[in-house]
Amino acid sequence: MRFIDGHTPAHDLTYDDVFLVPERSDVASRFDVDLAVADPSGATIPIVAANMTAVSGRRMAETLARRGGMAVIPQDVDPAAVADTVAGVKSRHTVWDTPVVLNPGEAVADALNLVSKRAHGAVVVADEGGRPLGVVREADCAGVDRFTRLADVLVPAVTVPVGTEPRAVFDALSAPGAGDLALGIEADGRLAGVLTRTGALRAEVYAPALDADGRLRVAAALGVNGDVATRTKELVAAGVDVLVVDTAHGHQEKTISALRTVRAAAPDAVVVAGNVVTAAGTVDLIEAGADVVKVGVGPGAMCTTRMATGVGRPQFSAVAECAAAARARGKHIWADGGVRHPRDVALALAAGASAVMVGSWFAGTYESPGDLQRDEHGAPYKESFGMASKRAVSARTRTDSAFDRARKGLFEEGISSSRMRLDPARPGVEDLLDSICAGVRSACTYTGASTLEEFHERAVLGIQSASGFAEGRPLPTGW
Ligand SMILES: NC(=O)C1=CN([C@@H]2O[C@H](COP(=O)(O)OP(=O)(O)OC[C@H]3O[C@@H](n4cnc5c(N)ncnc54)[C@H](OP(=O)(O)O)[C@@H]3O)[C@@H](O)[C@H]2O)C=CC1
Ligand SMILES: Nc1nc2c(ncn2[C@@H]2O[C@H](COP(=O)(O)O)[C@@H](O)[C@H]2O)c(=O)[nH]1
Ligand SMILES: [K+]
Repeated sequence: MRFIDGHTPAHDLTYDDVFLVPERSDVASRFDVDLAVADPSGATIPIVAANMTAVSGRRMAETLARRGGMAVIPQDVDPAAVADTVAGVKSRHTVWDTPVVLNPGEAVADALNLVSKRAHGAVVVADEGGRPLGVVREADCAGVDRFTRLADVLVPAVTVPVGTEPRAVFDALSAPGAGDLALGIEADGRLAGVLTRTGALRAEVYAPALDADGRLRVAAALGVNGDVATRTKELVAAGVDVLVVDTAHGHQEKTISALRTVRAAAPDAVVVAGNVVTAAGTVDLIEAGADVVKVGVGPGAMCTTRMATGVGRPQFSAVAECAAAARARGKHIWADGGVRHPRDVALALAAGASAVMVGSWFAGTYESPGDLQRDEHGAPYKESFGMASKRAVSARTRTDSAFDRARKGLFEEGISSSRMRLDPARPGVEDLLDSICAGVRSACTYTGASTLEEFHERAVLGIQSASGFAEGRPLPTGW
């Protein structure tokens, strides 16, 4: 990565401050770009969902891993629940999606309560043996009494053997009157999963992030306090693929010593640690055992650290400096926080990150753990909150004494309640992945790169004014 002549940064920069310059390219197609990730996380696209309670749960983890990304289960989840989540993710089919399944005796009200848990907009009705009888969508319930049994409203759906190639499923769903959901059936007639037409397309375009046994991958975070060695062993025993040592201030003795403990307790694990924003912090975490360093202090959408303390660093410069330090040692960094557009992901990768963490943006999707809510205009949203907010801190310290909780409560550095709207055009996290991956593939071809490593090597950046950034924004309503 370099800046165009004359564009030498006089101060630190964030994503909005920079742009990529198009270069002569011999990459003929955006599909010729390989998005493989250089770090040892096992991800096949450079996207990780942040370790935030409002973002990463079981549903987010399975959905992202099926497309090659990964979710990090937050440190606040108790070990038994982490083990349960990991087992759940690893039991999921790597191609077919997991539907909500109800029995024919349940009511329309039950289906309507649960249908928004899935981007595919339907529940499957199955008999007691797990054999599907049909599907129910919101539209099928219009004008129907809420106590009506699902047996009376279900509609048939296309069924295919679960071994059917996704491309053939796509074709089956393209036939007139086929509906928009195919049910994959095991040899004994039980339901294995569902695929939409878009899901079938995605199954051909993305490669799932799989462990050595061919199961979906998942990461989990742990804090720096308490019995770090035991927690590390519990996470490894639960089958967690990537450990994330998580604290606001990664460049402190406590984090370094916790990281050494993690490394000693799990010598072969892939370990990520943070957060830092300097080369010195990156080097110290690498020397203490990190494979990947998490970079970002203060850019997060739920984060009040910079306002509360003045501490942090504009994220583009933080990523560029830390990535250079990590790369010089054969290690990697994840750019964590402040990503709101596909361009931010492209710029973080150009700056040298091996993957990019996304938090609040993914909170506003069907797959985040929160319940779907509607604002005063009926627009769907989910609640998001910071992991250093009063809400998260009081949940994390619930077993401490009242005095200790009150003392800890003095150091809030996050928003407790914010609304993340579901984008009507991209309400599911896979819709966001599609737009991010398309943006990154396209950025690579504009730069003449066919891999993310080449992208970083070839990227030429310029610095822009606020009006330069504004010029790049679409103006859907004219001016
Ligand atoms: N990326 C970012 O910009 C930020 C992220 N976060 C997120 O919030 C969550 C909570 O993190 P965290 O606050 O580290 O909580 P934790 O309670 O998990 O751990 C922090 C530990 O470090 C000590 N510490 C020393 N200095 C600091 C400092 N300046 N800020 C925070 N802790 C400090 C704390 O002691 P004591 O409490 O006694 O001071 C505590 O023992 C994490 O998920 C973290 O990633 C939070 C803030 C910024
Ligand atoms: N200072 C705080 N930072 C926080 C808090 N909760 C999360 N975070 C950080 O933000 C990123 C995600 O950023 P986003 O812009 O994609 O939402 C996350 O990974 C943390 O590093 C918080 O309460 N305070
Ligand atoms: K912020």
